Amino acid sequence: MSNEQRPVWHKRVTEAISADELAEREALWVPLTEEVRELVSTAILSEVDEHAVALARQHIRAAQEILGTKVDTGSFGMHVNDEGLAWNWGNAATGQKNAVAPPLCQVPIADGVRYEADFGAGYEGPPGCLHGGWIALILDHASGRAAHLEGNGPTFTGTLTIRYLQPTRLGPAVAHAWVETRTANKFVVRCTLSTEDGVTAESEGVFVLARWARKPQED
Ligand SMILES: CCCCCCCCCCCC(=O)SCCNC(=O)CCNC(=O)[C@H](O)C(C)(C)COP(=O)(O)OP(=O)(O)OC[C@H]1O[C@@H](n2cnc3c(N)ncnc32)[C@H](O)[C@@H]1OP(=O)(O)O
Repeated sequence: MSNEQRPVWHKRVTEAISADELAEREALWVPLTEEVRELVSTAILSEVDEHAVALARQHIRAAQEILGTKVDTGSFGMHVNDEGLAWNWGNAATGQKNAVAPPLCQVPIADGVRYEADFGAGYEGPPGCLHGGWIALILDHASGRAAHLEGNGPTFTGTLTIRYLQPTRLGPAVAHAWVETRTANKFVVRCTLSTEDGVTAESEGVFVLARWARKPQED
């Protein structure tokens, strides 16, 4: 695939970095992401007084200033090196540098894709339960990933139909997605989200291998 074929919005950054250096960089940033995520949760649940809130805000502004002395613009995009590694650490579902992303952890399985996560206070919708929008994101991402692995290229959600079966309580949850059928560039993917209460939501989605990523004979 050449740069000319990629749409203008597809930000791609090529970096001269080895796999070892990338692992070191990941080890540097992931703890920061986890701490920012924890900060969000603590801010929701904190009951400290106004002086403590003012002091915390000072520290947060100081941290922002330090991090802001050197920043990229726009979005993180897709970074690649010449060994074929690709990393999209800004991704809203799994990005290593994205504290907004739920802490989804991909677990290798033979049949499709499995993600595990422990959802805390920052993901609440109905009191004590996971917000339906986050449920949609998890089902979407896990399904997209399953299609991506099978299609060996970027697959986009065309249609996603979700059935919310019962409230998804905050706490540990597991998503399992698998490709049910594939026809040319189109994948029908099913996904379930489960907690200790059983399956709480399920989806069926049509995912399409992007036109600009298809080999000529696949179009
Ligand atoms: C390290 C990295 C890891 C990365 C791992 C990342 C996983 C991330 C997963 C997240 C997924 C997202 O959120 S993606 C973001 C949300 N989605 C989007 O923004 C998509 C916006 N829509 C589009 O870009 C487009 O409409 C597409 C790509 C969906 C389809 O356009 P197209 O490529 O021109 O499709 P086309 O050739 O005409 O059709 C191919 C086949 O798909 C069918 N089809 C076309 N559109 C749809 C549709 N909306 N719903 C159902 N089916 C459709 C057609 O009928 C046809 O079926 P037939 O005739 O062959 O039977």
